[in-house]
Amino acid sequence: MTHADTPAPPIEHCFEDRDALAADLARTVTSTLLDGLSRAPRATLAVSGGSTPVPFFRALGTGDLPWARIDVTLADERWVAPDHDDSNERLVRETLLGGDAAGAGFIPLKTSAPSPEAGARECEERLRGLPWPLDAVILGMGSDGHTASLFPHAPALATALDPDCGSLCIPVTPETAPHARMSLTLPALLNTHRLILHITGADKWDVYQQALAGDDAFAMPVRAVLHQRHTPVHVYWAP
Ligand SMILES: O=C1O[C@H](COP(=O)(O)O)[C@@H](O)[C@H](O)[C@H]1O
Repeated sequence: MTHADTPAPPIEHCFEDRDALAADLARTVTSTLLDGLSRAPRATLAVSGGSTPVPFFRALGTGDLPWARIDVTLADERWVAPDHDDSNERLVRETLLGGDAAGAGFIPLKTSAPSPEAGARECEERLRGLPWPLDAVILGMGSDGHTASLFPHAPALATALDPDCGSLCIPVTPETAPHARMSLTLPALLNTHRLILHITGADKWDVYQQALAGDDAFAMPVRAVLHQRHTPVHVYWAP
């Protein structure tokens, strides 16, 4: 790796507690979306699921934004019904979009097809209808080093991490987690004005340090986000 190829280190934002993180991240994303709206009629935000983003979703959803001009989509989705307990769509609708933000557009990554493979074309078309680059992408990270639904050693991973894969989304069947998934690919996740990795807890900080210290993205796919030169990545962490 030459000096010119060396990725910039992630920009770290550390907080005393999760509420302080959620409030600050909500302010940053609000300002990023307003910047987007100063350039274009609509702004787009891609968010992750799981447990980490809930306080952030509640903080952002009560923020002062013209929600009718904002579209929200997902970094990844589990292939379950939209009212299933494990649905990322359900989580976003009940938290982020549960109050003032109910007027936002929502672009789901789950279709009525029986599998992500069967639904991939429709998802791809939905995503191609968005204005790229997206304004902001908020990623989470699992304790196995997955991000979005890019799971360690998943058969689809080589394609998903290929900058030239030509797809915005890809079906993934994790070997180590429940549910088949639809995930944005790495080039789609990086195609944003603001890229944020949101993690909490001492265990996730250790996983993040482990990811920074190595370069095998097939073992820890979050490394593909952390060790790239395309888009600066901001890491938000609280204990
Ligand atoms: O399965 C998933 O896990 C990650 C991390 O979730 P967390 O519960 O540890 O916060 C999440 O970012 C992803 O969107 C989700 O589908």
